[in-house]
Amino acid sequence: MKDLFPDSEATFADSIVRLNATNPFTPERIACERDALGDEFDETGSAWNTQPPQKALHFNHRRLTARCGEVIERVRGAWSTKGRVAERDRTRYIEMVGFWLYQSYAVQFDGVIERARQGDRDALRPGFYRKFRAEAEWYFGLPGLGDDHGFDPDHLFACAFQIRRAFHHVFHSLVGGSAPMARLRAAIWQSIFSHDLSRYRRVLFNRMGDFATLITGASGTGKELVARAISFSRYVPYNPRGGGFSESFTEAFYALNLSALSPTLIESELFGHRRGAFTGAVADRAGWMEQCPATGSVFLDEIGDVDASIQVKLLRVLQSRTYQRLGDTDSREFQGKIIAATHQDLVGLMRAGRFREDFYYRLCSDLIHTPTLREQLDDCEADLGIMVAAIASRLVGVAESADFAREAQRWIEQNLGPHYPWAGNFRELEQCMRNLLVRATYRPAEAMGRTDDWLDAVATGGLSAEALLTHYTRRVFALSGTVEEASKRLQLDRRTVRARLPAAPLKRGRR
Ligand SMILES: Nc1ncnc2c1ncn2[C@@H]1O[C@H](COP(=O)(O)OP(=O)(O)OP(=O)(O)O)[C@@H](O)[C@H]1O
Repeated sequence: MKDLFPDSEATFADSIVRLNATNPFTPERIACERDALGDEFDETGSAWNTQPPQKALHFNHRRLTARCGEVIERVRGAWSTKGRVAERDRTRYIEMVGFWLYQSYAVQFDGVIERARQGDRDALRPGFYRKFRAEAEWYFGLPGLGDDHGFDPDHLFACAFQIRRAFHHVFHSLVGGSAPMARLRAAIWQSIFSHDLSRYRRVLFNRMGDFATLITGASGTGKELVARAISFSRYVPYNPRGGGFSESFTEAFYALNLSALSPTLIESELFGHRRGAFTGAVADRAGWMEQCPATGSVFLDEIGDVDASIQVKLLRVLQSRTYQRLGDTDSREFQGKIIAATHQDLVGLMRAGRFREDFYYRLCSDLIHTPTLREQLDDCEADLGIMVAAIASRLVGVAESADFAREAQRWIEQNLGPHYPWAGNFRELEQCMRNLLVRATYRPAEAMGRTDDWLDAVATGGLSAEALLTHYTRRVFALSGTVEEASKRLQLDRRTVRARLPAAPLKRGRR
């Protein structure tokens, strides 16, 4: 068997193999691109994976794609007519063609995503499919490559579209370029594609729905956004003779907040009911488990609050995919994926006997944790400006956003300071900006409503003087952002202020 890749091309091909296997949201991915391109690598703006996708292909990707195109064309010409190709060369060729196909159509897929998001269903039957198919057949229709599912052009088309959708949804939802945010994006990617993209393409693509995803993190850190990004990036098959991409990827997300509803209502919403199952059930009704297609997801928010009887029923869905409508004896099958979220400590709840152990272990086969806003800003101060700009354009439109973002950022810097804890996370930042827009000021106490039990205790005379001073010191520190400023406001010396703060803010205050 002769070598299909001379040394210089083999090195390049091996770096593409490595690159394909590297999570695109990690810094290692950029290092792979640097290795592959050597002197041709352009450092300017090279960290494309911390920014939303651009309209044109990134310079480094254009170079990589062109080089792959030259190599695969040559290797195809030299391919053994009997299919006798060394395993290593086979892998190199397959990975390079995969990379080349995906990059060559990335910008056109972006157009499909944009149009589909605006409700244009025709976009889901893209005209460039024929050319994609012809090219996939040209490069993969070689002796010895086999005709397993991995090379089916329709499947490759669906995978390429899915990868592009994943980029869009991850960036569209989650603003920020800090290391904790990069880790979150990388975790979302794994949740969608697993850690091995080529195994995913071969066998996992239609099995990821079998693994529930559990998202944990403080309130307001974007858990629902993560759930949406995962759901909207699920595999959707392509059917060239039918309607193209069979379901619109923007529709199949069914979210239910479990803390807001009674157990009967939760059951009825999720599983549906038969007429007469309870007072008010005047007709048969299909629940969300029934309505959700194989490509969709049911999102169970605040899973830590769910009643034990429903935990048992959900466990059954996770184990056997079956459930019954309320008041019915027929078993039905759930086709989609379960995504759950909580801000609570489920392990603690489990130890306290309030959360079933078997349910917990079934839920956490894929665990994602969302970082707090403070963790992100501690890593990358500049993110505040990026987030403020993103919220400003949502609130006042792109044309007016720059001025308002500047005003808001100045106000935050002057009044809250660089170490403000942002206890309500991104949601609090949004609220702060809405207040600034309407009233030109923001009073953080309003965002802390739920943590203000101590104020109720003050009203009823139920707090000791010591506890009152501690709570008040912490409140003033939250408002002022630094120990120095808090001690001025409180007219106390800095040591006394520090002694009343919890360990984490203390560290921030000292810097
Ligand atoms: N990283 C982020 N980038 C952009 N927007 C964000 C981000 N994180 C949160 N948001 C926004 O903050 C608000 C709260 O997000 P979301 O509801 O997803 O939080 P959550 O963690 O599910 O909160 P809860 O636990 O209270 O349900 C939403 O308006 C969301 O759009």
